[in-house]
Amino acid sequence: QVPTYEVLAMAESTVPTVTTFNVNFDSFDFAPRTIPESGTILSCLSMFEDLGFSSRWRIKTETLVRFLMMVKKGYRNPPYHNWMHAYAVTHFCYLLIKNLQLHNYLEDIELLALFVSCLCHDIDHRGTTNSFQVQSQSVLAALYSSEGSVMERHHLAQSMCILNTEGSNLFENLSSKEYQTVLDLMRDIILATDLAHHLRSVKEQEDLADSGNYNKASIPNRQSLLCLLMTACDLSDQTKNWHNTKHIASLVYQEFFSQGDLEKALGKNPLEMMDRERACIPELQISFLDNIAAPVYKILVKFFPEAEVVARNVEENRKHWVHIGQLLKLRHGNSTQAMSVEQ
Ligand SMILES: Cc1nc2ccc(C(=O)N[C@]34C[C@H]5C[C@H](C[C@H](C5)C3)C4)cc2n2c(-c3ccccc3Cl)nnc12
Ligand SMILES: [Mg+2]
Ligand SMILES: [Zn+2]
Repeated sequence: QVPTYEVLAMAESTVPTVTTFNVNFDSFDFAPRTIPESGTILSCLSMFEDLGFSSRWRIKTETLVRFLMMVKKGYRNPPYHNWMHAYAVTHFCYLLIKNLQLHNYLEDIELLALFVSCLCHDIDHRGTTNSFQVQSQSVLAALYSSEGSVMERHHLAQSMCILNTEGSNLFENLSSKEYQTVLDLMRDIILATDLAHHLRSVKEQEDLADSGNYNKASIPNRQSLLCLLMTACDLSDQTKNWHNTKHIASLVYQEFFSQGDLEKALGKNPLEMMDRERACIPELQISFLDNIAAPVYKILVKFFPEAEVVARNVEENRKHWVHIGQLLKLRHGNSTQAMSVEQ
């Protein structure tokens, strides 16, 4: 049956407020995946409204609804890289804008570009990595492998198609200069979601945070911060409670192991993290947190001390993985057999 808030919205023909969904909706501790998929489009509508984007950029509600439905439909249904991932990433961006006074660091149009990029950043993902595109000589690799970031270039291309479709162009009322700017920003931001790109840029982001010399007038400073914030959104499932984090790990490794199975079938040797025979999830997750996720939130907190809670949650989740790793060692000796994630 149609959830109450949809009936409510139709009756009042208004967009429900964000707190219609949950009083904690704008708290860093809120887990967006608790919103049912049936309520996510309305929830995105209310976030646009609440952030003042609809009025600031004169976005018609019907255009916004069409855009959101096209984007949601543009996602496939692999275990992890599906619409609910995009929704969770977008919700974290909403939290950043609501809680960190980002307008003191970034231009309004950059906040719009970041938020829309979160919605679109993984569109049409097939649940396989960039290296798998190249290995399997996929159509996407043929199109984009010479420039790298194969999947990210595809996500960008799909997003541009939706924006170029009559009736779903979110930016139809922007000036031509603003229009060009927001598309250029979406390109930089979506390409920045390639973790290999992130690993090449994170040192610069850390130096900028450590220098204390962030300058809103500096375009390179703003670009660096935008890329950090996008990665922080993309990995934000790691900043929620353990139940959420554990569930996400099982989704990510379902994807990874399916790719590993495909690679074996193609006669290739998968990375250990893709190989269900060799992977030890707790170990792999501890190194993912140590080498990739935790540093992102530590740098975020250097820029915005009020975001301290998210970095603490990542540390908390690391402790759970250490505990699970010890349990597995006790129970199964030191065998490196792939283990299901303990409940
Ligand atoms: C929980 C969790 N674990 C994850 C474990 C590992 C990796 C991962 O790509 N590792 C690397 C490790 C080296 C250097 C680069 C390129 C490749 C070789 C592969 C990165 C990602 C993980 N990840 C993501 C995620 C974020 C952005 C894109 C894709 C994904 Cl899957 N979102 N959540 C998770
Ligand atoms: Mg991606
Ligand atoms: Zn993503």
